[in-house]
Amino acid sequence: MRSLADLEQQATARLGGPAYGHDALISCDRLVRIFTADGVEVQALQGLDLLVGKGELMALVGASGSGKSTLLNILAGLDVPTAGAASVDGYDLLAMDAAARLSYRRHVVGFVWQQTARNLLPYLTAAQNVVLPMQLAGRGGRGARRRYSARAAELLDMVGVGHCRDRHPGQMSGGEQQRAAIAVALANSPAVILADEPTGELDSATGEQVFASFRTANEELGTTVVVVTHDHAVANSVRRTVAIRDGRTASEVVRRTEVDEHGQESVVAREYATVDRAGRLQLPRDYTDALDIRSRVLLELEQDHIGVWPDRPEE
Ligand SMILES: Nc1ncnc2c1ncn2[C@@H]1O[C@H](COP(=O)(O)OP(=O)(O)OP(=O)(O)O)[C@@H](O)[C@H]1O
Repeated sequence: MRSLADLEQQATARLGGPAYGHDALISCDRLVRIFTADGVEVQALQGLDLLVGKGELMALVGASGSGKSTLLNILAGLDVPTAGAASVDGYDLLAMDAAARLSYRRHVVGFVWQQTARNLLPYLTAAQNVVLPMQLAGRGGRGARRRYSARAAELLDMVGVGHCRDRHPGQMSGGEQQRAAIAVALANSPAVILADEPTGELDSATGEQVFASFRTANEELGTTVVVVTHDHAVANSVRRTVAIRDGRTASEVVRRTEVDEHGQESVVAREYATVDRAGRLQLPRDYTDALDIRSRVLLELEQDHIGVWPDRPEE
């Protein structure tokens, strides 16, 4: 059994280890975003830490106003944090100049928004919508047109809407439009796709089909996918769901498939509380309510766990 001295030694040794997030595709370190509107400050992100591995398909959930869209806009390169550090695929999101930001948005990230109309240009066909980002990225050269249109057809087929190739968005259902939007987001082979409530305007069956297209992109192309969602079906079908509360990551659910001795597969979900870089931990509200925990708790370091007790007056 390890002694407390051993544990302390281990903790000290860790201080000299690799930097936080060194092997993550997305790394947010104590991210802060403060908005000022009419002289009033809103702290949308209050020291948020998040790491996302290359090739992950994960969901972000949280109450309205908890900071999910603010985070996604920062990761999309559309907004800049007030403080902290954030990087995606080696790009430092606080230090990019205008040219780097444009290149980042064209080549590193793809987005899918909730409003179907925001994702596609109405006067272009689905295939033309997919070709557009490739043209804008401007690699061009001989045979580019044929190459672009072949890639557009391939991507539309992959997400299951090859039949909509020559249709305008107005001639497609909401689900078909969102799937075409995924093909548009994939056009320049981004490292990551960010999606803000992509199934929010769809019924549940259509939402499932759209989510299946994200999964296909993730599995077939290895694209990392981060989806902000209120949709329980989506949140429950990914390996990792991170919950944001009051501008910080609060907890996460990790799911893995287990096979029993009869070969029967089942998904086991475990919920973890996040410990941030400053050592802060948010206790779930139902736990603090159940034990009437208010301003402080008693802590005790044991060999393999930390005891947390409500602060009761001494008898
Ligand atoms: N441009 C802005 N100016 C001022 N305040 C803002 C701005 N954008 C967001 N906020 C505020 O920041 C906080 C976080 O907002 P955000 O949109 O990130 O939350 P959310 O978790 O995405 O919510 P929802 O699920 O409703 O979309 C909210 O209090 C919001 O009012």
